[in-house]
Amino acid sequence: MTEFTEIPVIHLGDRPDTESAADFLAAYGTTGFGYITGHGIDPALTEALFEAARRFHALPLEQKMAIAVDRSHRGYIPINSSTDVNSTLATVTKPNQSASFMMMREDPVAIPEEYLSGPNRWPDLDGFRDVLERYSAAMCALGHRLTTIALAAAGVTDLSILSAFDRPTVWLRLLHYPPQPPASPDDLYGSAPHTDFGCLTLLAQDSVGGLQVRTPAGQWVDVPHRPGALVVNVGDMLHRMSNGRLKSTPHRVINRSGHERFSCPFFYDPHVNTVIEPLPGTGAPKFPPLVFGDFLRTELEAAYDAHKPTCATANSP
Ligand SMILES: O=C(O)CCC(=O)C(=O)O
Ligand SMILES: [Fe+2]
Repeated sequence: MTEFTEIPVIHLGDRPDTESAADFLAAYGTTGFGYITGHGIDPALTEALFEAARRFHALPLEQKMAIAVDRSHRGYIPINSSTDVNSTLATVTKPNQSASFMMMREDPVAIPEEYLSGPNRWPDLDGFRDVLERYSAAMCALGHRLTTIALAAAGVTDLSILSAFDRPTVWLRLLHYPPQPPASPDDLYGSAPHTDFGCLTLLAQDSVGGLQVRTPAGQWVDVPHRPGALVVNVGDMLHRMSNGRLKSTPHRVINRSGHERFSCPFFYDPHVNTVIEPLPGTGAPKFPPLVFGDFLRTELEAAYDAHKPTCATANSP
């Protein structure tokens, strides 16, 4: 396994995707993380998103709790309500020191047989929904382009898996990390060490810092803000689909900056009914097949209070 000390930069721009694929493999075959530049997302849209995030988190708690996260994983996730107990990367006993708003695909009416289908839970904030929907649409297009590049990078020869992204599973999360006391315990995290569940994560972050990724030797490398760039990483499902060629790298957030931190990850994943398995062209399979929705259910039930099998669904229909 290749050790690394910094996060590589991959420029998209107008280059043919085949050219970007070579850079993508160099970055994601080792670090699993990269800064993507030339991605085409309007900086004014990203700025508007952060503004929406600040306005949302400044609302009174009871207004946010009125749209508390439901079983379809949409709405407000308060601080101290998720713990990464499934983590094999650290002994995690304390809940994450962050709160967030979660938007997913808008299904006006929940489809009962589809895990995590449902409408979003919107706060009463002027212009909020419009900004999030525009940002999500732009990120879907970028997510699709990056997925195509990732499949080429992994050497996938049959692209029929792309139909699993016709109705993708998408998550736009507006995270707020309050400052942690400088003397807070070592096992208190804004986000405990974890790998991401899905395929690709496209993260916009403010300039406060606190995100770190783990090298194969166990060192933690900072991922500072890089103006105009998105931090993109590979998740567990793309790791499996690429038969391990693309890495799903552990990362964490500790916010000891003394300032509040905002970040907006966008997760671009296939439909929940997709069978995830090593794809043609990636060699003899090293992973058994699994259904994405089954995997997600296990992870969400373990980590989130709102998904515990015994938890009453106070806000669900
Ligand atoms: O806030 C960050 O920088 C990272 C968040 C993260 O890792 C996640 O939500 O999966
Ligand atoms: Fe993550």
